[in-house]
Amino acid sequence: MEALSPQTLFTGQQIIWLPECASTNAEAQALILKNSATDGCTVITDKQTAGRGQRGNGWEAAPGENLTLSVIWKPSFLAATEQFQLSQAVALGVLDWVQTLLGPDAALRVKWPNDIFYGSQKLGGILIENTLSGAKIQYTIVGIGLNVNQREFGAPTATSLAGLTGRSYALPPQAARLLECLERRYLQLRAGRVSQLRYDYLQALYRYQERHPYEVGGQQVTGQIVGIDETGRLAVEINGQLRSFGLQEIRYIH
Ligand SMILES: O=C(O)CCCC[C@@H]1SC[C@@H]2NC(=O)N[C@@H]21
Repeated sequence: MEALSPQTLFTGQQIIWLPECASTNAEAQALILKNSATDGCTVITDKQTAGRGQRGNGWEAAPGENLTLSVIWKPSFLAATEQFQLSQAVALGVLDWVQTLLGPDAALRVKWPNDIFYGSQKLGGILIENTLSGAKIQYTIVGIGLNVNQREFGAPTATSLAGLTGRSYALPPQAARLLECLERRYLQLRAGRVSQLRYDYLQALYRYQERHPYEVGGQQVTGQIVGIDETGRLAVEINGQLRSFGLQEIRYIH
């Protein structure tokens, strides 16, 4: 795979900052449909009225307090079967950025497939939506919601950077830093450094090699995450048996 020089970073990438929209992922999708999406083009908003989350859930965030954005990439070098490599790169890019604010020893983890956790509290979520062209990925929309300055949450399982540090953060410079961190990991992926990304992802994986309760097929089981396969399925050892799960097939029990 080609090696990329730093000049290939998306410097000067198009950033569209909207006061309000339904969903930045939906806005990104509209740009793609109009053929106006450049590689690295980013939509950011202060307020989403119909934010989308994983598993068909919604995504809510206090207006003007958090980072809510979608980056469009054109990863035509990836086969459709390699979509999980994007998940890994994106989660690590977000983690790299959070680490610049909380320090390298902060208890940051990626909860499979790509929730950003501090301890057992969620700091942010990622929703990646891909458009395929035959067996290749044509466009990817990387939707990221990060709790930055919001202090109040409906559940104790969520937190924010401000909640953790007691500081508040100006959003535009943080958005720029986050995009840089994402680009760095994306370039790593483009340069074919897949094993490094995989290694870093497993190092950061929440509850990796620990025994915890999960819900599988409506039953509570105790299992130990032992790995992730090439397609991103979670490998869990349950009662001495190795089993593999997709996103809809297993739930974490807190
Ligand atoms: O944890 C999740 O369920 C994923 C949440 C992803 C939310 C982000 S906010 C920006 C982008 N636009 C959306 O509609 N969703 C993603």
